[in-house]
Amino acid sequence: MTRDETSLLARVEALLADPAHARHPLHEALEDLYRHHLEEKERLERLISISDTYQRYAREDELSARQRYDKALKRQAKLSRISDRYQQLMREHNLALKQDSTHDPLTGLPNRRLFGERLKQEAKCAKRHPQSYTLAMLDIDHFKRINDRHGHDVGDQVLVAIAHVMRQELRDYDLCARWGGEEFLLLLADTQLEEAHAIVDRLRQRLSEIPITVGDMTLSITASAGLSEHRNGENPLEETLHRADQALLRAKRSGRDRSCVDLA
Ligand SMILES: Nc1nc2c(ncn2[C@@H]2O[C@H](COP(=O)(O)OP(=O)(O)OP(=O)(O)O)[C@@H](O)[C@H]2O)c(=O)[nH]1
Repeated sequence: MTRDETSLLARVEALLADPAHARHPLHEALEDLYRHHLEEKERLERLISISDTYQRYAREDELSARQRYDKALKRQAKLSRISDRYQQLMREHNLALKQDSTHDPLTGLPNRRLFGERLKQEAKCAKRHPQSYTLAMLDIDHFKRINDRHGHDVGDQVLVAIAHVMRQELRDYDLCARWGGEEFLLLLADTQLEEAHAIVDRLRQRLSEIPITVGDMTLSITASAGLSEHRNGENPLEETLHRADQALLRAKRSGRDRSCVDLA
């Protein structure tokens, strides 16, 4: 309320309270006007108060809505990070599972399953571009003696060293799998028997040069191998492999440390 208004109201109140003006013809009308003014003033103050309260709540609501929004954003970002990490873990887990299911844990070489898959691919390719490949079954000679004389751990180390040499010596498009204990199966892609024979003999030579140190002794190993070239229409995992096995048997029977080819 301004000072003018306050003093005007004070003057009116004084006039109305003065008994000398009680019977004045304007007394009643002035009194009505005075009360009406007071009521209007009160109503206006109430409205202002309601409006202030409303604005305060609106500001608070806006603030808390913004805080809720920020909080939700942060939670969303956190969930995205967790989800990304989870997906990354799943990818790593799946890769590890795939690696475990297709590779030998000791040597890291492909296992039978991967070899079988690769042979199927080879068969598909052969339909489009007929080409020859050779299978070679390679077996370490008298491996049991190494285990018996020097222990299983030394045997394991020899297997790991053999796998290392295989990886070094073979071409990228060949495949060497650990087929069993000390048996390895080689797929020599796009290679006929004669060439494969030379490759396998070079590989056997490298294997015999692996220095195996046990205490102050140095041992060496030899290997025998049997080879067969895949024939058109032949089931590789049954017929071709069987012929390679037979050739390996001949290599073992005729004194080991050699390779035999299947010519049947
Ligand atoms: N250290 C080790 N030895 C293994 C593993 N798998 C198989 N062996 C051993 O390999 C040996 C294979 O022995 P045999 O099948 O008699 O063959 P070999 O002594 O190599 O004789 P030939 O093949 O006839 O020359 C066994 O003593 C098995 O215990 C392995 O993962 N680690």
